[in-house]
Amino acid sequence: MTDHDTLFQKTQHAEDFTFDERVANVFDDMVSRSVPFYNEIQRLQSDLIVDFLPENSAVVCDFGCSTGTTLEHITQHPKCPSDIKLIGYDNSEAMLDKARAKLDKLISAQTVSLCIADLNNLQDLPTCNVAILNWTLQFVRPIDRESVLKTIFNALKPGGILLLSEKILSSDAVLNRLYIEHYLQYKTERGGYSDTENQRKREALENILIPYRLDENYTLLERAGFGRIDTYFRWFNFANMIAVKL
Ligand SMILES: C[S@@+](CC[C@H](N)C(=O)[O-])C[C@H]1O[C@@H](n2cnc3c(N)ncnc32)[C@H](O)[C@@H]1O
Ligand SMILES: O=C(O)C(=O)C[C@]1(C(=O)O)C=C[C@H](O)C=C1
Repeated sequence: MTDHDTLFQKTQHAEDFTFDERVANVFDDMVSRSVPFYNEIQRLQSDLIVDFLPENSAVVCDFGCSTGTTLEHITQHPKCPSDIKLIGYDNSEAMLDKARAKLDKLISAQTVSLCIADLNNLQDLPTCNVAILNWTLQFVRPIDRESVLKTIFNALKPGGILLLSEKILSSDAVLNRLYIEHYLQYKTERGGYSDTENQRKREALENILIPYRLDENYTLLERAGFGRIDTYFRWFNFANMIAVKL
């Protein structure tokens, strides 16, 4: 069970956001209160993912898997093939510890494996049908994003997909400000965070989470080689994209 997120109630001074043990301990609570429609997105993703899995020998890689929530959701889908292999990658040992606890049965059954790995240095990736990057590319330095996507593109089988979820900016400054205001209001009213907590987290994420516009993400995906790119879900400053390796 994850603890209730009170991280930014306690923080006294501005510190950069990191996925350390303190964040890992509260992450499931934090993410479900901070990403609008988080659970619904997990459901939509599992539906889309099984559409692209072969009956036999399906492989799914989740980059920035955190506590393993997405991997667990996929295995619970009624159409998930029984011999599927899922691999979760993350560069935070604290997050992977939580994932190990959540997925212990699936790990023992060799359905799931977890790897400590930095997205900037992905090596020996298996050939996969589906790759997932949920709210993770936004933490990679902009200069490195294209090469991360190329590495993932190269690991995918033709006909395979990448699901890319990101916090995004609007190209229109007025709308962008409005979306952010509505997001902060959402976190207060629905997430139960105070204005102070929101402000502190915003400062902690500055220069750490660097959002791109939707069109910039599309360009990155195209440059990496993907075709048939679409946004299957959007909520103000959050977007969920699908990209196919044709
Ligand atoms: C917002 S969380 C992702 C949430 C998760 N995908 C989900 O759906 O619940 C971002 C994750 O990416 C990981 N991460 C950030 N930068 C990374 C990097 N360079 N390489 C690998 N993992 C990274 C963090 O440790 C964290 O677990
Ligand atoms: O709380 C925010 O402002 C967020 O941006 C949420 C967000 C993300 O979108 O990646 C950032 C950090 C993690 O707590 C999980 C989600």
